[in-house]
Amino acid sequence: MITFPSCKINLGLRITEKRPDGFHNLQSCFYPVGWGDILEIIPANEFSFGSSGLVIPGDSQHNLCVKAYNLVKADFDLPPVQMHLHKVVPIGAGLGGGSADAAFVLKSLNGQFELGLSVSQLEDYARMLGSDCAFFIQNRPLYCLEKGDVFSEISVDLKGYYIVLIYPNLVISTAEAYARVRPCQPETTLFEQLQRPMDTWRDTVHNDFEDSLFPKYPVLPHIKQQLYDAGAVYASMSGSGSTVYGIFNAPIVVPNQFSTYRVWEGEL
Ligand SMILES: C[C@@](CO)(OP(=O)(O)O)[C@H](O)COP(=O)(O)OP(=O)(O)OC[C@H]1O[C@@H](n2ccc(N)nc2=O)[C@H](O)[C@@H]1O
Ligand SMILES: Nc1ncnc2c1ncn2[C@@H]1O[C@H](COP(=O)(O)OP(=O)(O)O)[C@@H](O)[C@H]1O
Repeated sequence: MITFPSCKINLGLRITEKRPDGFHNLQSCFYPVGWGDILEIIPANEFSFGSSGLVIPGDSQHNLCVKAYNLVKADFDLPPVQMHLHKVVPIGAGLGGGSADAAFVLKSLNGQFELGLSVSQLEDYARMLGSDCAFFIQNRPLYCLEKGDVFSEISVDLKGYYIVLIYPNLVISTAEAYARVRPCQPETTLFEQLQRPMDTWRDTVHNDFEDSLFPKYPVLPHIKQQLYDAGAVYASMSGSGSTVYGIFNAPIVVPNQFSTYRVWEGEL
């Protein structure tokens, strides 16, 4: 079976408090974007995992795809499979690409081997693999709370808008990004801010990671400004970076100054 694990952007990201378990509670809207990897899983005589495309740091036993398979195998009599991942989405980019791969492995195994797992059971497995992994089980716009793995409905529909993602070849560790943040409770919830028209978001919808990462990596605010200069209705860093995105009313000619970066553009 072949599937196409995609990625997400964060429409706003407020980090509200540090939890006793060391993680942080947050408010964010995760929104799916079509930039994706290619994942093939087929039955085989023995288990194997291979990858092509972008090089994934670490050995394959630590790949989230393998972890997802092993997690399910601990509870079900799964046959061996041959798994191949063609990696396209940049790594450590704030796009949740690795989490998407893991979630799609769970969904693919559930479908192929008729495990009968419900959406909520799949989300429980995904939560064990990473904070933003559970989102990719439903893979639709959701308002995310707590560690980013508790969901509620939000009516944000960006159909008809165009998005440009700029990855400036800069790997930012999620753990390091969280360690630099000072959590605080916002006066107005992100939920309320996102209900207002998109042309208000520039002044209201904020990614808290920008406060500590923009001074350290000046390329990031520079890209954000260039996206606004190119006509973006809203621009922001995604997650813990380093991808910066702009949302536009219509397709644009991506400015030349981004030619050394990895760029993806498409319809939302
Ligand atoms: C920041 C966000 C925002 O959407 O996305 P990315 O930028 O990574 O895509 C997510 O919270 C990333 O989720 P994910 O990448 O799954 O993180 P995990 O593997 O669970 O955790 C990596 C590390 O980040 C920190 N962490 C993560 C999530 C959270 N709510 N609080 C935290 O403090 C912890 O130090 C943890 O050890
Ligand atoms: N299949 C995978 N794809 C990407 N990264 C993976 C994968 N499996 C494990 N990882 C590890 O996860 C981390 C980055 O995860 P990723 O989801 O790409 O970043 P981010 O959460 O910033 O978008 C890296 O340390 C990487 O080695």
